[in-house]
Amino acid sequence: AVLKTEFLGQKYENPFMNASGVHCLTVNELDELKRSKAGAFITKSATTLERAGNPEPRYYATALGSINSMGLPNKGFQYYLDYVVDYQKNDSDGKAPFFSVAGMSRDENINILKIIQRSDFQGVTELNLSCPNVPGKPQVGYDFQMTEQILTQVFEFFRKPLGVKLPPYFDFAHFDIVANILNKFPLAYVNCVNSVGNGLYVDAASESVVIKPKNGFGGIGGDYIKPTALANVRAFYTRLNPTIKVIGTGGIASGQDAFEHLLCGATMLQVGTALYEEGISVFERLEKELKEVMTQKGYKTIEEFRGQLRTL
Ligand SMILES: O=C(O)c1[nH]c(=O)[nH]c(=O)c1Cl
Repeated sequence: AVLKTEFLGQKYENPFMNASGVHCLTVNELDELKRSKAGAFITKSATTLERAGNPEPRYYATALGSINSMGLPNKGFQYYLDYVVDYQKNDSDGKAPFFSVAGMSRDENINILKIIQRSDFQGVTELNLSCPNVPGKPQVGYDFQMTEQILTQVFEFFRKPLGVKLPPYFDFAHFDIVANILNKFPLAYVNCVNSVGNGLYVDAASESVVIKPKNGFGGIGGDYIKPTALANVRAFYTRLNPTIKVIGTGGIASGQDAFEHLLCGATMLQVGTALYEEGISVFERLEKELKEVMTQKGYKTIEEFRGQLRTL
């Protein structure tokens, strides 16, 4: 079995990459991803200026996943723009990291995207519409009008490949409304899903929350959210124009999890909690396990089964 994957005209060895925010804050972490078995990689969502993020502890892992309220810590978008443009100059393998943008306002998003449009960066940009952890900032992805307004403004000037990172939706009416909006735009992809926002993990022994920001509320990732992630991948895969691809994120910790996301229609697969907990070697394990699953089922390539989820 081979995992080779074509995405936005680029050929990758495999569909695996990090989820933005995990193992991608610094040049060192990005270089480790570049040297790893990951097929592709993406930068931490960037704001105009460097941000320290929320007070710690702001991440906690359990047997079933994780809770985080990082608060958009990042080195500022110029740091990441320098990295991706430098990557393009030196490693002309066409596999520059995807560039994640998470402005704190519509104007900030527009300003950053204008600079990216004017820059030498020729790779893929991911507009994060779903950060759940900045106090006082609602997730754009849950404001349907705002989402449509931002995309309308962006596509007046942005001509490079653009994807959007979406929050999870939980209602068929919302799948329909959001898909109808997204189908109006020449999007390269949607990335489903970001963490399930504002969950609460309670430690019964200490009778306490486990992260400091927002009285313990934070985005939930890992095994907890796989059914939600698969539902969003499938819902948008079946609703969007086939020109808009789907990246699957959420609960991928094994080859089987990866297979399930591909079966629902995903093309690239992003790994968050499992990468945070296991480190960079997770990509080697996931590739081995996905190949095993495919071999057991008699599949040679991913194209043979992508999106072919059966119903009863
Ligand atoms: O707190 C964060 O930095 C964060 N955490 C998440 O789980 N998703 C996001 O998009 C962001 Cl931006």
